[in-house]
Amino acid sequence: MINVGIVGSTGRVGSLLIDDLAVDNEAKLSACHVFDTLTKSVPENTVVTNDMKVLVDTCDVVIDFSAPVATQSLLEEIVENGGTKPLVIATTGFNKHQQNLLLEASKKVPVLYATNMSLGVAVLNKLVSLASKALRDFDCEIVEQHHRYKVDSPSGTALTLAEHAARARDLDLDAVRVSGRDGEIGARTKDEIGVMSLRGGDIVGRHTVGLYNDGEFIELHHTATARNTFSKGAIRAAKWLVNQEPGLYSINDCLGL
Ligand SMILES: NC(=O)C1=CN([C@@H]2O[C@H](COP(=O)(O)OP(=O)(O)OC[C@H]3O[C@@H](n4cnc5c(N)ncnc54)[C@H](OP(=O)(O)O)[C@@H]3O)[C@@H](O)[C@H]2O)C=CC1
Ligand SMILES: O=C(O)C1=N[C@H](C(=O)O)C[C@H](O)C1
Repeated sequence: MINVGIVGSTGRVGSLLIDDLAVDNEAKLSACHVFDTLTKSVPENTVVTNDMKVLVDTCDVVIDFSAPVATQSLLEEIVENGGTKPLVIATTGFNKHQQNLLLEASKKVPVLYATNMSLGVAVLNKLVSLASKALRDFDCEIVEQHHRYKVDSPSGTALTLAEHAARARDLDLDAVRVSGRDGEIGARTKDEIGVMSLRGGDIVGRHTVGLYNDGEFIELHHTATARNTFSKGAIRAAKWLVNQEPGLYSINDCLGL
């Protein structure tokens, strides 16, 4: 049995992880990190702690669906305090410092970072690379839609999709990304990649990558209709990651894509 520790255990996805692990045959919950209290019931003997060191010490692998500052303290536990457990990181919205910490942690332990744990989005990333390159003259625009509670924008998934689109055209995403248009800003430039966000209701997650030209366009859509797509994907990733060497892995590595 693989013992899993959760960071973000009181959250929307974290609480689904608890449910999924309760019925899994190969992995079980061993520890939950909380900031305050955990109201959800967990198996007897589960360690519930606000101490990252205790969390890391009482599991075989950590799954993190939390907030950038919380992930930061998890990464610091590995980089600065010698924690040794593999990390599945699903949190989005990191700043440069947090991205660097993730890289540093991956030199010490196996780290799988994926802005989207679904199989569908893993394949969509591939399709976007292919389409963006083959349709080099088409305008690329990405729209993401999420529930009203999402705090980061654009979504991590949309940024990853945009990264694939840009890289396929040898472009630097930071130089060509446009997230928001308002006022008399002029016509669209050839290389720009639009990444726009919509927030409302209970939308689990929808991403559309459009490639538009005169006379034709393609739109590639992915819709997550159930949030446990992400928790189940993360558990699949954790089972794979415990057998890997230190390094930074993507969801595609885990899925063999
Ligand atoms: N890669 C993927 O496939 C997916 C990634 N995500 C990402 O996972 C993250 C969590 O999503 P979701 O479960 O919807 O979010 P929630 O807001 O429901 O949960 C966030 C969790 O993080 C905890 N938390 C950690 N640190 C802090 C802090 N400093 N301040 C406040 N809360 C903190 C919260 O604890 P407390 O309750 O005590 O405040 C809570 O348990 C997001 O970054 C989201 O984008 C989401 C879905 C899929
Ligand atoms: O916050 C969410 O809900 C989600 N976040 C991830 C992201 O930012 O891409 C993945 C998924 O779309 C749901």
